[in-house]
Amino acid sequence: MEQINNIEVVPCTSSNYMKPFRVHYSQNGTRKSWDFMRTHDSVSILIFNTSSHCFILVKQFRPAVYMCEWEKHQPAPAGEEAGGAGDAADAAGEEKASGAGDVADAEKRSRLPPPSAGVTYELCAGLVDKPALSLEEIARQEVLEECGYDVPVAKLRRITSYRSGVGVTGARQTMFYVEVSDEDCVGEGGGEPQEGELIEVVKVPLLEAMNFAYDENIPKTMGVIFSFLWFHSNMAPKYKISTNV
Ligand SMILES: Nc1ncnc2c1ncn2[C@@H]1O[C@H](COP(=O)(O)OP(=O)(O)O[C@H]2O[C@H](CO)[C@@H](O)[C@H](O)[C@H]2O)[C@@H](O)[C@H]1O
Ligand SMILES: [Mg+2]
Repeated sequence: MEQINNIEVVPCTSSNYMKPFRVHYSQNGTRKSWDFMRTHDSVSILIFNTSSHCFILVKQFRPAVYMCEWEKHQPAPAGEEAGGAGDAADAAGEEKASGAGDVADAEKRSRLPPPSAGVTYELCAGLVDKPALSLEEIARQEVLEECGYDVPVAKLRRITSYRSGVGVTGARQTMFYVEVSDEDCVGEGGGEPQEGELIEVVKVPLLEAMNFAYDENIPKTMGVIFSFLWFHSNMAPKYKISTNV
């Protein structure tokens, strides 16, 4: 599906997506500190297609996930920190001709995990980075851009909101549910190419959803698992689904 190479890891000195800080504070008289990251809040949407009785998910390459696997593939030379930027440059060098020959090239390539190691199944989701729009409006846009379904804002039902990462970011994610039909499908989705998004739309049949949720060989977010369970306790009766959850 993907081809990933030329990896280069550099320090992140400024970003539109996150800013690291350290806060010093006193808790019950004890002086403490904590490192945290400012990031955007987000929305995610559980989409159920009532024509085909399938959930509509997205599948995409996530660099942060890939890099966790990549670090595991790197040798840890004595005295050097494993997974440092130097190793990244080495791995990235695979396309430059290496005088040392094919053996060295092959060894470097073998240090790269397969691209599939960074691909995850997720709910359709997006960052809350447009102050003029409501959460529902942002969710509606993501459903259209990523999955190709045009639905009115009024059809979005808020499920709940929660903190998506309490250790480092503390950002809030708000989850919605929307029912779509094949008639609402106006495009292929796939994300905004200008933003570099490369998203595959995936259908998970309702009857396979619980096996999908608990299959650890299928890399996925917590949002997928939680929302499938939510559907089973709140929506399944409406669709007369008997489940063995
Ligand atoms: N760290 C980063 N570095 C570089 N470019 C970046 C970036 N983060 C976003 N971008 C850019 O911004 C675009 C916007 O993406 P979305 O608004 O769809 O959010 P995303 O789905 O990545 O995160 C949503 O889905 C994931 C998975 O559920 C949640 O973790 C998250 O909170 C939620 O907003 C990306 O395609 C990319 O171009
Ligand atoms: Mg997204």
